[in-house]
Amino acid sequence: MTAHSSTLPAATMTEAILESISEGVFTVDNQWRITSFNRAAEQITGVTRAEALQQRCYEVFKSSMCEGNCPLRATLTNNQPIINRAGYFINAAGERVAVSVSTAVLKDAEGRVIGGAETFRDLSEVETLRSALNNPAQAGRMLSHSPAMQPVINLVPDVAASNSTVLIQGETGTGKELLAKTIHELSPRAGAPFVAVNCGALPDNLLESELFGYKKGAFTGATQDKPGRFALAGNGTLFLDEIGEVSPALQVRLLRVLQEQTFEPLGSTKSEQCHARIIAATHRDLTELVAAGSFRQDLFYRIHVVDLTMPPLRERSEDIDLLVNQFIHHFNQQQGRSITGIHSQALAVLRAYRWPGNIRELENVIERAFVLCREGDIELRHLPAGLNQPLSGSPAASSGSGTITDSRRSAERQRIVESLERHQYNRKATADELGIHKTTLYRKMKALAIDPQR
Ligand SMILES: Nc1ncnc2c1ncn2[C@@H]1O[C@H](COP(=O)(O)OP(=O)(O)OP(=O)(O)O)[C@@H](O)[C@H]1O
Repeated sequence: MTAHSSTLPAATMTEAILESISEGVFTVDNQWRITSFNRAAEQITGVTRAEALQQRCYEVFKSSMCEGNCPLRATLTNNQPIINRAGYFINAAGERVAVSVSTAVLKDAEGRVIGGAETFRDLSEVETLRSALNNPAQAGRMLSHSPAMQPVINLVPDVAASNSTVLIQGETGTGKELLAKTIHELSPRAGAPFVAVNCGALPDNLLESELFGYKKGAFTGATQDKPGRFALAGNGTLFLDEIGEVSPALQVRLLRVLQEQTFEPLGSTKSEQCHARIIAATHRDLTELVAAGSFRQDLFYRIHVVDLTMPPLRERSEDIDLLVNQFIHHFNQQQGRSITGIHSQALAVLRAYRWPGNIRELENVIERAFVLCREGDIELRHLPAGLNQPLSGSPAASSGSGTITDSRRSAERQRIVESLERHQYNRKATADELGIHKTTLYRKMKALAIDPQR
């Protein structure tokens, strides 16, 4: 230690130390308001000090630990520090960041508790490596490395073994129908048919005859008996997609089938037994439809016996590599091609995009790339140009959701690109200038789809 440093005031020295370390550090007062927030905390969270100060810590961190398992609360209650508790929070770009957290009590000169301090280490790199090394979790044809998919995958075997009606919720293209098929294929009904009906695609009267069938003469043009999907499903599974679109009149008929296990084809006076298992799906929030009076509460309870939610692709970005490889394999087989894989730059763009159309959109992007890429790896130039501007030009960015997040991402991306350019893309010099670790810079470049090889 030099003679100079020993003359610095203690507060300045503490501040200099806090600013220089790679762990995020923040302190809160007794009302959970943030009173200090160091430079590493800014870098790991993507939230600036000015934005964080005076906010409640749970508003800034949105952590897995904020609800019920808050280490700071435990420390302040028990007066005991916590060392290295694993968890995650959502950063300003909306990404999950795995962290290891330690906490301590803050006391004033008289020993009164005036708040708490928390330090946190970014574990994302470690987590990415770990999930890449681990085998994916699997349910039938569905594979996943993502923690967001674990609850679904864990439940599939029990759900498949039972006879209960299932409701699958999730955005469009997230794999609800594939999940329904998987449940069917793993169930004792696997030898019987899986029959799917899109309830949103047909007008009421057509949907009714499609579901229940009709007898000859039931209406003009009914020249012979036609079995409905309930009958065709037999002892198998009937998948009612877009159940939220069913009219109130048809909801009453569906409720009867579910309650009494019988139905009548149009023009028939005789009831038929329904043996099929029902799996319903919707991209709408059924509880909202119930509250608005457009979906019957009694029907909701009947179909909601088991409830599974498919996460959007942007919340399972750990699965992008896996899905891309599955699709490359699939299109190679289907088209008799031999595309070898995907270039890391192209993969980085896919990882950074927000995927409003979810897995279906990803599948389409790979199918399109197969048209443009004749051999070798899929490269950046084989992807749609729109994917490369996930920060301002994507439908997700312009849809009104997360625009603050997107502008933060955009600002951060610009800051990093400018610094990289100043240092001829030397990552060590760039990381030094930005005051972040080289691995953090690398992670950010990947997440923000910044080309590393320029
Ligand atoms: N885990 C997966 N692995 C491979 N392909 C998948 C996976 N999940 C979904 N897909 C593919 O993505 C596409 C969309 O899936 P699916 O039709 O099951 O979604 P969905 O949620 O039912 O969509 P919608 O709400 O529009 O009906 C399908 O082509 C499906 O094969």
